[in-house]
Amino acid sequence: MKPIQNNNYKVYFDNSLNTLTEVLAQKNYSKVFILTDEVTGELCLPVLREKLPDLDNFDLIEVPNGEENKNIDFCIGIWRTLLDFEADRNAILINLGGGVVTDMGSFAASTFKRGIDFLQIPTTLLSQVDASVGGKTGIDMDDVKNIIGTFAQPQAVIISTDFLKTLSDRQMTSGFAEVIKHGIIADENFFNEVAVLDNAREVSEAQIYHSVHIKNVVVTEDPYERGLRKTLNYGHTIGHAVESWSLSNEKNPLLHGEAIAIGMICEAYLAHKLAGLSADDLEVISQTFLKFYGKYEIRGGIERALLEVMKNDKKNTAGKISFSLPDKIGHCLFDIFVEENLILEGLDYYRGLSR
Ligand SMILES: NC(=O)c1ccc[n+]([C@@H]2O[C@H](COP(=O)([O-])OP(=O)(O)OC[C@H]3O[C@@H](n4cnc5c(N)ncnc54)[C@H](O)[C@@H]3O)[C@@H](O)[C@H]2O)c1
Ligand SMILES: O=C(O)C(=O)C[C@@H](O)[C@H](O)[C@H](O)COP(=O)(O)O
Ligand SMILES: [Zn+2]
Repeated sequence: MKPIQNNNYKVYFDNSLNTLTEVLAQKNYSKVFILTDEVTGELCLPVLREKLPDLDNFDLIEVPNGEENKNIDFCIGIWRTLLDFEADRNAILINLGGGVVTDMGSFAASTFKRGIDFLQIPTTLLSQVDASVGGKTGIDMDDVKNIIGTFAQPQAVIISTDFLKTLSDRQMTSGFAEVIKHGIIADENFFNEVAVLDNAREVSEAQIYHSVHIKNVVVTEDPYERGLRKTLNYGHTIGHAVESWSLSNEKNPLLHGEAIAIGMICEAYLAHKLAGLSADDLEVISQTFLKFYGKYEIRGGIERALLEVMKNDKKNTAGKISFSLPDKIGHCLFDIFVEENLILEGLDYYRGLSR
C-alpha cells in the first residue's frame, strides 16, 4: 500500500515494520527511546523485536495502561526518564501503543528540551485510524480531556495491522467509532460500506487505509484546527463530557470511542434541529451506533456536570458551546453554537432511543 503523504511526514502501512529501520537511518540519532504501556510492553514490543532483531540499542520507558494515566504525573515520569538516560536534542522517542501512549508520548517529546523527534507506531484500531495522525498531542487534567497539549508532527507513522490480532473486541469496537465518524463527516459511500459490517473485527485493511486517508486530507488542509479540522471533532463536545464523567464516576468507564459514539447520536439530534440533517439520516446514524455500541444509561442528574465540562471545550469562543454538526451523511459543518436547553434535549433524545 502506498504511503499516505502529509505536509510533514508519511503514514506507512508496513506489516514488516522495516520502515522503522529506514526512518531511523535518515538521521544520526544520539539515542532511541521506546515508550510503551504495560500491555503494549508485553504484547507489542516482542512483535517489534521479532520483526526487527537488529533494533537492540534502545532504552525502554513504560507507563501504566489506561486513560486515567494520561496525565501530568506520568508525563513527568517520561520527562524524568529521558533526563536520567541523558536524552539530548538528537534523541528520538518511538511511541508504541494506543492513543494514550501516542498522545502522551508525543506531548512529552514535543516539550522535552523544547522538542525532540518522535515517531508513532500505533497498536490499536483507534490510534491507527485517528490518534497517531495529525499532530494533536496531549494529556488530560482534572475532568477535561486533552486540555494540555501541543500540535507537533511525528517523523513518521508506521501502521502494522498485525498488532490488532491481540486487541480485544471491545477495544476494536471503540476504535471503529472513529472510522464511522470519518464516513459521516466526509464520505457517504464509505459510511455505507462500514455501517453494514456485522462487527468491528470485520473492518478490512483497505478500510483502515481509507479512514486514515480521510483524516489525513483534513489535517493536511488545516493542521491547526482553524476551520475544517473542527469537523473531526463531531461527537466530541458531548462525547468528551460523557467520557470524563464516566472516567471519574464509574468502575468500568466508557472507552473513548464508546463515549463519542454516544456523543455522535446526541449531536446528530442537534444537527437535525440546527444544521439540516434529515430525519432519515438522524435515524440511520442513531441505529448504526446502537447496533455496534448498544445503549448506555446517561444517569439522570448529571446534565449540569456534563455542561460544565462542555464549557471547557477547545472549540468554544466567547463562552458559547460550539459544535461540529453534519448537514447530511458525508458532510459536516462547524462553528455552530448551541443553547444549553437544546443540548439537554440531545441527551434526552438519546435516552429515549430504542432499537
Ligand atoms: N490525538 C488525536 O488526534 C486523537 C484522536 C483520537 C483519540 N485520541 C485519544 O486516544 C486515546 C484512546 O486511544 P486508544 O483507544 O488506543 O486507547 P489506549 O491507548 O488506552 O489503548 C486501549 C487499550 O488497549 C491496549 N492495547 C494497545 N495496543 C494493544 C494491542 N495491540 N493488543 C492488545 N492490547 C493493546 C492498551 O494497553 C490499552 O489498555 C484517548 O485518550 C483519546 O483522547 C487522540
Ligand atoms: O484530530 C482531531 O482534530 C480530532 O478532533 C480527532 C478526535 O477524534 C480526537 O479524539 C482528538 O483527540 C480530539 O481533540 P480535542 O481537541 O477535542 O481534544
Ligand atoms: Zn476521538
